[in-house]
Amino acid sequence: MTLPQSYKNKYERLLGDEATAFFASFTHSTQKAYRVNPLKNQTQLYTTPDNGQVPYGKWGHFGSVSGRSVDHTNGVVYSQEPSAQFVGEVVQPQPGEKVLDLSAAPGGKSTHLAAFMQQDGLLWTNEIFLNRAKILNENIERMGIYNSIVSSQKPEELSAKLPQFFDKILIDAPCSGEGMFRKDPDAISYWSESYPAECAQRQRDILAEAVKMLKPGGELVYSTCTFAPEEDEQMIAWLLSEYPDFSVVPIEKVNGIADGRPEWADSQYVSGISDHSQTTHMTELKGTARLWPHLLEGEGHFVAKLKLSTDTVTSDANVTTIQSSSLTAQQRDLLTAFIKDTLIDFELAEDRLILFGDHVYLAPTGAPSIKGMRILRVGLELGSFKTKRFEPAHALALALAPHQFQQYYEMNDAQWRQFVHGDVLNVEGDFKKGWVLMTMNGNGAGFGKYVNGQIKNFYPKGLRFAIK
Ligand SMILES: C[S@@+](CC[C@H](N)C(=O)[O-])C[C@H]1O[C@@H](n2cnc3c(N)ncnc32)[C@H](O)[C@@H]1O
Repeated sequence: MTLPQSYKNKYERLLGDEATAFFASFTHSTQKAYRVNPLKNQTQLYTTPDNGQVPYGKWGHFGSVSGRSVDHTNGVVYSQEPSAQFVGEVVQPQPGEKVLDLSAAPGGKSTHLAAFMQQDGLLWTNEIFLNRAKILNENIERMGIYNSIVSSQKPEELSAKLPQFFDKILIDAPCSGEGMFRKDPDAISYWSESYPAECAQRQRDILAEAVKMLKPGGELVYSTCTFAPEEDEQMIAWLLSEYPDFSVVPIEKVNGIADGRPEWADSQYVSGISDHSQTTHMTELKGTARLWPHLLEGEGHFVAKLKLSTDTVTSDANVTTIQSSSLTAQQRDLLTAFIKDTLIDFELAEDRLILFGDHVYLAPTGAPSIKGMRILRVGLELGSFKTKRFEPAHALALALAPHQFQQYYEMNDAQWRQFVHGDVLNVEGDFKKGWVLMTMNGNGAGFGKYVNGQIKNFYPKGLRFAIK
């Protein structure tokens, strides 16, 4: 990999003796890792190798995930490089909180935050670009998360609707991606000396909207996957000067994670115009965290945690709660019959039922109004109303454990391959005609419908694949 000369000059100047080890790390191979999803009924891995624990957090393991494996398709694992796993650990949302992941696709951090929340509270996960938001939405579904609203909005559109609404906000900012050069060498082609400053302008715009959505006393976590001081320490210094009601919450450092560099908050020093930094006194910036590939097993990241004072002066923040939809009598009958015939211990909260066309969702508790927003998911998709029948959603199967459904069928390996390929399964057993939760390795994998010794396949057409 060839690094641009101006890039090398910059980090030689900033890192001094450490630069040799830093540049050498670009020649080392990347470490693949994943998180195990505690929201699933059964978290024993089927085939994914476990090459040891990632040193921070309880769910991270080294090893490579196959996108066509049982563990991946069942949402038992999420492939995420080790350093990126530290970000969710810093946010650590609690069950019951209202949490926003503002720039969330493809969903690595959101699915991690959901693991902490244990399906309790509201996880609002947003991605500005619709095509990327669709991937985020699929990942939320695959992981069986049902306390999440997935949207595709610009930050300013969200802040206009949700002032001072969230307890915690994560901004995993679009950045110059220097920390990903090793993993994705193509990213180098986007880099120029001025690129970090361009990214910083966009980051300030995003942060300015994010702060409007935080409750007094709330926490904001800002992260990037770049080493560029312009997007890291300088961004936090800017935030603190622009919004004095914020203070840095020091991040506890473990296993090679380094302090932030107060002196890098000085743009003149960073760009080489001045030999001495004017910002060495900003010692609170040491409380931010830098993950360097020459100091730990993982790619480059920067993380900062900030708290908004409880005394902050607030304007009127009037966010109305979501309005449930009125189902027709036929829809109500079909849904009630489905629940009674198939689900075990499931209480239908009618005040949280939301219709999108023929699709019915169960909104998370505490969800705000979503009127006028581009929403891809609001909580748990229960299913859709067809002419005179109800068809359960794939999302419901992925959120269910075998003991929560009247009829389930645990597939063997060959049957699972047939199932994800979309084939009809011939089965033996004492089944009633109707819906069957198809399970694999103890988790819901999709729905089937039993008729005369056969299970008709409802694995979504767009997700089907063949394994040779
Ligand atoms: C670093 S990535 C997020 C990765 C994600 N958090 C994860 O862990 O999977 C940054 C995201 O910000 C989005 N983005 C780009 N421009 C944006 C903007 N102006 N406002 C908000 N988000 C933006 C990108 O599309 C991208 O998905």
